[in-house]
Amino acid sequence: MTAQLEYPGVQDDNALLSIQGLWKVFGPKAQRVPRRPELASLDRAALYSQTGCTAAVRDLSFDVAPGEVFVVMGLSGSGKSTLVRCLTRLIEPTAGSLIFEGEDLRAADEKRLRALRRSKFSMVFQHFGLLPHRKVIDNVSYGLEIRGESKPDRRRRAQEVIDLVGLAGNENLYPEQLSGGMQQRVGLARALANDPDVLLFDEPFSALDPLIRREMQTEVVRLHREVGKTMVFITHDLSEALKLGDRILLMRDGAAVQFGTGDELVGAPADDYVREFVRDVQRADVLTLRWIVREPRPEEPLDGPELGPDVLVREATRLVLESDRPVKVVSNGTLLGVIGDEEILAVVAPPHKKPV
Ligand SMILES: Nc1ncnc2c1ncn2[C@@H]1O[C@H](COP(=O)(O)OP(=O)(O)OP(=O)(O)O)[C@@H](O)[C@H]1O
Repeated sequence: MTAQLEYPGVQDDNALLSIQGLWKVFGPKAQRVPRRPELASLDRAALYSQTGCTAAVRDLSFDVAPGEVFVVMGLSGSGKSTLVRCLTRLIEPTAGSLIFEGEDLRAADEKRLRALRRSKFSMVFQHFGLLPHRKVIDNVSYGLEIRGESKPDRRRRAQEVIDLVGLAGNENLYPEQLSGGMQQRVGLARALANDPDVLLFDEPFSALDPLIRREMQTEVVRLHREVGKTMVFITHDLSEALKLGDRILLMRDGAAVQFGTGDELVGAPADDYVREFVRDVQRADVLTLRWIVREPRPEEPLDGPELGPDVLVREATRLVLESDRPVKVVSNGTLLGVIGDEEILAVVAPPHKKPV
């Protein structure tokens, strides 16, 4: 059995954020590029040489569901930052539609956009963007101050989110007295203080040491579990995308290469580009039994142990290898198939190519 090969970017009517045919083209007479198919279809180099334009975002359509962590991943220059800035019109899209909570964002005037950015969206940046002359608590409550909330309310809310992100005790320090990881916790607390509907992260952990980075990823997973906010998370790091993303959009040269869950990207890469991207992933940590289950052979006993299809291969390895009977994969009482040593070993210990 194979899982769904193509995962549609567009999901359902209950989307929080719905993007259709979004383009951002930089350069002279940018509007003509999405309008004219003979220009829209040119690759990056040809488009630039014929028009002097770069399509940083190319005809993207996808929905973000409420409560989802939607990860946008791609190499440097693939258009991630431009895309996330287009979502709140910090960068003006060249074409396409943006619907947020049923409202047409492209029709919103400046005043409405400012109000939305203040109350509905919060951004967390790579370089923290903290105010150096303000203490932690005042950095965290800054957005609430702009919103005109009273001092006691600001303090209460700021303290709440400071506790939530593990910064208690540091309220009166200045940003320069904190490590990079702690500063980014302040960035997180500031973003959460506003109680936004969507948190937008633009490579927030790229400047951090690997260990601290992993710690912060775990922190985001925990915060998401606790506060359940919708998140759009930009990263160039595949392991970060796999750790955080409910769904992942992989971009290349401004366009979508593949939408999918982590296991779909790893288990059914859409093309050689994606395959190369995911090549070094520990597949057993990402693929579930759903990806390796097979039909039982006629002579095989069907009284082995049972597991569900969403169990990770890594988690099932020991049981399968120790069992003298094939493990049954069962979903809601229905037998989907079986798994034996062969299927497990193909993922856990794939045969290495001989050196030439
Ligand atoms: N203001 C601009 N004018 C012209 N071209 C731009 C502008 N901003 C971005 N670009 C181009 O658009 C493309 C996408 O850039 P973008 O910064 O969105 O990519 P990215 O994936 O976020 O990369 P990085 O991780 O390096 O920031 C790049 O080719 C970039 O050079």
